[in-house]
Amino acid sequence: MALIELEDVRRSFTVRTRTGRLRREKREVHAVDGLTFDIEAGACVGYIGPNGAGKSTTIKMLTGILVPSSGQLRVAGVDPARERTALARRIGVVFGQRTTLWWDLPLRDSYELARRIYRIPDARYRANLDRCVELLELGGLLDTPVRQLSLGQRMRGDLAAALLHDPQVLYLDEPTIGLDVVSKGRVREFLRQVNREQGTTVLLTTHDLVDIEQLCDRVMVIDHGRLVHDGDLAGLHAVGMSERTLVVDLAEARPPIEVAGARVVKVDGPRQWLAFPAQQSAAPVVAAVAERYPLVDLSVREPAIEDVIAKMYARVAIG
Ligand SMILES: Nc1ncnc2c1ncn2[C@@H]1O[C@H](COP(=O)(O)OP(=O)(O)OP(=O)(O)O)[C@@H](O)[C@H]1O
Repeated sequence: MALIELEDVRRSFTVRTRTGRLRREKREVHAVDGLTFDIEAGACVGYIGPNGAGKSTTIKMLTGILVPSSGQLRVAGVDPARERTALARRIGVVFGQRTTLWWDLPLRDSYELARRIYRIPDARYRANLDRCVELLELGGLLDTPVRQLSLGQRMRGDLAAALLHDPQVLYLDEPTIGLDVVSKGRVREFLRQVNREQGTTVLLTTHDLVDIEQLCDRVMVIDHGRLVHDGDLAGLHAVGMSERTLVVDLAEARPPIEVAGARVVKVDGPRQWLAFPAQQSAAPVVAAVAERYPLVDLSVREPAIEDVIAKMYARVAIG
């Protein structure tokens, strides 16, 4: 069953730009330009694209904040802009850059407010809160005012707030932005549980391809308001021929090393950068380097979403 349905959805904005000292010109920006897609109940879908591609505009229409200029849109059986109250009970929203929690209140009070706003029955509220507190390790933080929480703690607090009313759909906008590696891991693990065990449908906007790799079985790429890819991440990497980079710190400076399946793209003293196809595991390349050269440290860098999309276009232009 499709839980989110879009049929030729468009949204334009009229912007006025200055063209001279006194002259202003009206221009139409097609932020979303004919989107058609379905998302099945229980799916976890990545929604990515370069800056200004139309992601936020899409999410705003899906949450009923913006009305489409034209087209049909349904979320969990309702028209978002017309039935905002009914929709609010069925969706949860988390913005990585903003909080929905009350800044000066302890976490516990924000949750209590959510309980009243959504009229969550007591037993359900208690069960959901207990589960979130346990999985997100919020136990010691419930009485702390939100402004005193670290970014990672606040994000975990926001996730719990978005899920107390058992939404069918969870929209996440950059949920791991600015978090350290450990906090990112915790947030991803929690989201995986929410999606796989609770069956919550997740739509995730992110600039971090690792979020997509670890959580989503489908990724949609939007650019200039249009869908330019809909498939799995490996498919996206394959179309874009994108590459990940293994950065190795050798015990000593050397000329470019030779490793099967990867090529050295940069050398700086004992540090070398090796590119390899993004859809392949880093493990064989790491093993091949470690077998032949003494290593001090290593890390893997994901391609930037902008690069993947640029390569995808270059490929289409050549092909
Ligand atoms: N309220 C508005 N008024 C005028 N133009 C707008 C408005 N909202 C968005 N736009 C324009 O619509 C286009 C799409 O913007 P949108 O915020 O949806 O992109 P995005 O993919 O979310 O970008 P980012 O990754 O930077 O958040 C951009 O050209 C933007 O300038």
